[in-house]
Amino acid sequence: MIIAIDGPAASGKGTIARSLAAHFGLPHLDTGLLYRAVGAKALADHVDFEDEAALAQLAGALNLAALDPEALKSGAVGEAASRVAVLPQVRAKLLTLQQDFACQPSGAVLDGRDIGTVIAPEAEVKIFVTATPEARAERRYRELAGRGEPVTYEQVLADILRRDERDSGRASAPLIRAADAVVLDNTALGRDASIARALEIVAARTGR
Ligand SMILES: Nc1ncnc2c1ncn2[C@@H]1O[C@H](COP(=O)(O)OP(=O)(O)OP(=O)(O)O)[C@@H](O)[C@H]1O
Ligand SMILES: Nc1ccn([C@@H]2O[C@H](COP(=O)(O)O)[C@@H](O)[C@H]2O)c(=O)n1
Repeated sequence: MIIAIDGPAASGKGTIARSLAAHFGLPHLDTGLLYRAVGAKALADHVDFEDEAALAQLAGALNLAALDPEALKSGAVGEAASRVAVLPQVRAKLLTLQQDFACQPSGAVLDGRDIGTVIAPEAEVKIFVTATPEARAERRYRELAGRGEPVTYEQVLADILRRDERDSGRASAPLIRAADAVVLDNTALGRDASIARALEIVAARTGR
């Protein structure tokens, strides 16, 4: 079984994806980490964000096993990720890796922006997770502030709105709900209720 989970920044995709993966005993890939790793490397190496070929080279050299999620969670890296994610050559370099992960015999859970539309259009279950920008900003603000980042709620909301516009407006694999995805709006749902709703969606689609 392939479960594809897409949605905008800080909607709770990863929280749901990790929980479904544990529940069904499936491997999980947070595909945002791939773009974050490219963005972080570009920042560290002072690569010009207009230099698509150089950024694609970084994407091609990515080692999935060496990713350190904790080191990639900052707001600055998230912003860099969304800038490199606009570039078709970068996306092309990361395509096979994600498709191979989705197609392993065990099945898999992937979360990102284009899983149900581009990476695994054949997925049995597609969930589009969303919440208002204000609810998402509040969640991300708490997360970043909890990690000691000196941010304000207003800055995080502005970042979320900019990311939404860039991710949805780009020409290459934009953030968009797949026609056969079920929308899960968790604005008014806590973590547990959001996960419970996702489990209901899987059950309705697959009987599992
Ligand atoms: N339903 C919920 N209610 C409140 N907080 C939530 C809910 N779901 C997740 N969170 C919290 O919101 C933050 C963002 O969640 P998560 O990382 O799962 O989102 P995401 O969509 O994967 O984010 P991104 O892909 O942009 O990094 C986390 O701190 C998480 O604990
Ligand atoms: N399938 C994906 C996943 C992510 N992106 C881009 O990466 C940025 C960071 O992702 P997070 O999920 O960690 O917030 C995101 O803003 C997207 O621009 C993508 O394009 N496709």
